[in-house]
Amino acid sequence: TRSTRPQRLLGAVRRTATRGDPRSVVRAIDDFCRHTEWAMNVGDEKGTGCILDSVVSEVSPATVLELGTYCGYSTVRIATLLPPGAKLITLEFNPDFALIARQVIAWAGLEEKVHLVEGSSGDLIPLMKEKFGVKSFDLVFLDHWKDRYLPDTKLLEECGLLQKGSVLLADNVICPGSPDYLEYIRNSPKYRSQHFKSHLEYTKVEDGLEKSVFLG
Ligand SMILES: O=C(c1ccccc1)c1ccc(O)c(O)c1[N+](=O)[O-]
Ligand SMILES: [Mg+2]
Repeated sequence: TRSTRPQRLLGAVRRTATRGDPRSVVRAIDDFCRHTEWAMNVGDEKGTGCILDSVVSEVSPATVLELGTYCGYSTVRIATLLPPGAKLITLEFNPDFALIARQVIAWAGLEEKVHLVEGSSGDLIPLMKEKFGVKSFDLVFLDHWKDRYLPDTKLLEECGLLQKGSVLLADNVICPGSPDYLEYIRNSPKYRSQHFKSHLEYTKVEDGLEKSVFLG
């Protein structure tokens, strides 16, 4: 049977990236997606350009939650920039994506920093404290189903997983878009938000990320 896109992306990583070299894994996926086959990775413009990399470096988080692993591209991007001892928990609902992502993360040599958990964010977020020993998240990267951004943000608040200064960074707030999330986060007194205009990965379509600091 025909391979899947994530399988072809993993093949490109194995063929062109150096084991244990996260930057070469990121470059291999960007090249594959730009020249061979588009895939929904946050990409090099929203990634390197400045935003994702600069927010991670600026926050220098000890605990990160990523919602939506897909093939592990942003997982590798973020994990490479984490300070020693920092942990990234990434949640993926789709078992096929999770299987590929584990292999991409392993190829980058980042297994120690990353804990990939399969399941739905709605089910797993309430378990973060008791099962994963998380007190709160310094950074949350929202990149999963766009209609889950708002309910999961409210769930993070209710579960006491955000503290003063916690940063939420949401991909695709313009395309495909998450209008209810934007409406909530921009009008809530509990957050200070900033929009970073960009483009849908590997295209010229308007997109952007929304960075929101939890004020407690
Ligand atoms: O939803 C899509 C999508 C919708 C339709 C077709 C392909 C992808 C998408 C597009 C760009 C993204 O950066 C992204 O994270 C997603 N996603 O699924 O989470
Ligand atoms: Mg995205």
